[in-house]
Amino acid sequence: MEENKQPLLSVNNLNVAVQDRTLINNLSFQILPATLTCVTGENGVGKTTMVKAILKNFNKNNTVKATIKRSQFQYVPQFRNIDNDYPLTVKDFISLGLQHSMLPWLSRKEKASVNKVIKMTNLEALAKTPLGNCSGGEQQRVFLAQALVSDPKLLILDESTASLDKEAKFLLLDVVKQVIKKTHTAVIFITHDPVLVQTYGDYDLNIYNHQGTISKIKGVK
Ligand SMILES: Nc1ncnc2c1ncn2[C@@H]1O[C@H](COP(=O)(O)OP(=O)(O)OP(=O)(O)O)[C@@H](O)[C@H]1O
Repeated sequence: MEENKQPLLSVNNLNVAVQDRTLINNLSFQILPATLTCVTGENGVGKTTMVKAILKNFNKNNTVKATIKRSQFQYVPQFRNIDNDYPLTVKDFISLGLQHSMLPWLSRKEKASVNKVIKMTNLEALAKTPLGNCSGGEQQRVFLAQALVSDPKLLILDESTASLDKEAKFLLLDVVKQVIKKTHTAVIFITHDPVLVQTYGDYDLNIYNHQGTISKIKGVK
């Protein structure tokens, strides 16, 4: 890891278990700003449960130490049930991600944040479209945009590309890389797709046999 950057997140000897079953033993790793860390491993090894354990232990003890506040940490879940009749427009749905809104309407600053994120995620043409009318790939970009509107410093994407075709996967990850470049947000991306890991990842945190090993992706400086 580059020594001149302070980690945003340090995980130290984290043990992950469900009920009486150990999933991961003594996991330690760090996340630097402006990096994309892929979390890989077979179905059921505990990737999602690990992320939940990080959220649960966030700055509560030495196991998960962060230099950011919990509110600067966003999680985009694997599944959301959006049916075809879902009435909110893309823009309204993204606005739900604003954290400090006290009024029933948006302030000028909040409107500017929403518009900035819509631009960053290439959703301008869809802003007034009901979310239920968007394709799966477009909806994933909207979920990403909703998480970004609160200006997170650390973002977790839980298999956001799982149901997308090749083109939509690359489109989404291109947007994620642009966001990282512009905002220096760190991204943890849970994925089963080795091509995406090699194309976009900076680090691979591989979970295997209850152990986690983090390595730099080849070719990344
Ligand atoms: N609340 C729970 N109670 C009991 N078992 C659970 C619970 N949550 C998860 N598990 C089990 O823990 C294991 C790890 O689940 P998890 O979803 O973390 O795996 P994963 O690596 O993210 O899998 P996938 O790649 O398939 O999404 C699975 O066997 C799952 O059934």
